[in-house]
Amino acid sequence: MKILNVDQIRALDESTIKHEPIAPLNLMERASMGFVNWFVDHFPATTSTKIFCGLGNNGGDGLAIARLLMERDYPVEVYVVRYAPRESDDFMHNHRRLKLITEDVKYIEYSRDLPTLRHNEVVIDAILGSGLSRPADGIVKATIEAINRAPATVVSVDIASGLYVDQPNQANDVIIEPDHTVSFQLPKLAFVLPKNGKYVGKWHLIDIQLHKRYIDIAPTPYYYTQPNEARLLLHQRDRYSNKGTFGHALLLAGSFGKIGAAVLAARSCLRSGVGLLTVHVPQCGYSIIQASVPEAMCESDGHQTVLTGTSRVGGPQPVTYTTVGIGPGIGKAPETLAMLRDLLPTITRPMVIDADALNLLSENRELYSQIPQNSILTPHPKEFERLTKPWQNDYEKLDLLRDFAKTHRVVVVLKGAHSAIATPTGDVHFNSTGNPGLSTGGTGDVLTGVLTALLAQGYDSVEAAVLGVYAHGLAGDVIADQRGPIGMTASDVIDALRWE
Ligand SMILES: NC(=O)C1=CN([C@@H]2O[C@H](COP(=O)(O)OP(=O)(O)OC[C@H]3O[C@@H](n4cnc5c(N)ncnc54)[C@H](O)[C@@H]3O)[C@@H](O)[C@H]2O)[C@@H](O)CC1
Ligand SMILES: Nc1ncnc2c1ncn2[C@@H]1O[C@H](COP(=O)(O)OP(=O)(O)O)[C@@H](O)[C@H]1O
Ligand SMILES: [K+]
Repeated sequence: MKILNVDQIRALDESTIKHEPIAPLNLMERASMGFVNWFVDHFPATTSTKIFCGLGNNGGDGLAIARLLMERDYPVEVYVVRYAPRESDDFMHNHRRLKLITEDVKYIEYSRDLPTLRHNEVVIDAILGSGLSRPADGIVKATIEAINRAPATVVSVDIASGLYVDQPNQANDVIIEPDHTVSFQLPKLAFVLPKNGKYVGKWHLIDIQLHKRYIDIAPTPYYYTQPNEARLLLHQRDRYSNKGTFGHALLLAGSFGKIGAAVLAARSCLRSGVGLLTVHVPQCGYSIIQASVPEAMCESDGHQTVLTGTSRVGGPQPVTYTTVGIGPGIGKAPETLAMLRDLLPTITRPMVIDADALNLLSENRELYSQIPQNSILTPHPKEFERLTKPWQNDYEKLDLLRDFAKTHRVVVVLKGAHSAIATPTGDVHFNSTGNPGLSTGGTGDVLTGVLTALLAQGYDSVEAAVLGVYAHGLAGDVIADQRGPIGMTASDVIDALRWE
């Protein structure tokens, strides 16, 4: 699913109006009806509801929503925040329609006009939408602050008032902090950026049948992975396949005290369909791997506690493997760096690079040019900062991410809520699955195993990253549904992986 910028969103509305065709007012009615259908599914008709409307089309939505909820007998109070002398045409039209069914529309010009908000009420925020062009100030700012202070449940229409759709806010901007954002048709970039979490809440999309052809041809680097899109990436297995069909992966993982990382990556690699797996670990990990992952072959490093790349059989020969995954639990010993140095030039196919392998790269940036093209790098934000440089805000981080992927022709999975997968062509796919239960040690190692398995099976790197990250998050969601997110372990995630 595409994520469009604010100008494209406006053009999409206009394209819908022109091509469907539909009158702007009827499109607003459709959007408001969609919102109301969502609202009645979530809040009973006894819910005391206060709707705050601005003077633009977001406010117009708010007035239409007020009328539609009143028709359904919700106890609704309407407040218009009068911050400017002029209203939009569709606001005025909906204002007239609302006045036909109630005289009781209140106006907020000064702070003293603000109502008291209680915990058992719902506030609908329709003050400012995608037309935001400057920080909220004056009475708009006072209203937003009052809503944020209140114990009421807050639902924003389209986007929280004060939040920009696709550009950074300043640190002191005043922005609604909603429990829910109910938006239209497509996600907005602001919704998937971690620092905006409290300005978005849970977000929901309402299909208002905007012009499909416009969406199909609109250029954008930003995508949001939908379940059907992820499922389409899945390779079907040939009935006459054998284990050779699904590749032979080599995992280089573990060091003394962190052999668990190798175990997790190995298990998830097997659970993700690899044909054959060899795990190369320091000597201290040999028996552990053999006993805990019997399906994998194990190769013992020449060193007792860290990876050096040497072994009794001459060390790992990456050329003989379909794919190499490196990083979980390896530490940053000088011998391990030397191994990485030797290894990179010998690998010709895309590999997976994670954790301390990334940290070693960031401390030895001359190695960047040795990373095999189309490899998948899986940094969390701190690792990504080490690979690049600090950023001021999520938008700057996104630019760094796209630049890095393009410059080094790699796929970068920047992990976190809505993990961002940047491709060598500069596109970014935001993941839609996962939950805070995954914020626990070892889940990143599991992801490395998953991605290594997919590359071994012949998935293209971008497809492997999009599908693997989606499936990993979905496994977390399945567990959270069954027993809640707290206490989830990385091993649980491996068990919950499903490829169907
Ligand atoms: N165009 C359409 O066909 C549709 C639009 N919809 C709604 O329309 C909204 C966009 O409407 P608008 O473009 O009128 O935008 P807004 O409703 O966000 O209002 C923009 C107006 O507020 C002013 N403004 C911007 N920042 C301000 C600030 N900080 N303080 C005070 N005033 C400020 C602008 O100068 C402009 O006059 C969407 O968010 C959505 O809710 C929906 O009804 C769906 C259909
Ligand atoms: N709040 C969250 N929502 C969704 N996914 C999350 C969240 N927190 C962490 N994750 C996922 O969990 C994994 C954590 O990986 P990482 O930080 O490398 O942990 P570790 O190094 O302990 O294995 C990543 O895939 C990340 O996207
Ligand atoms: K709003």
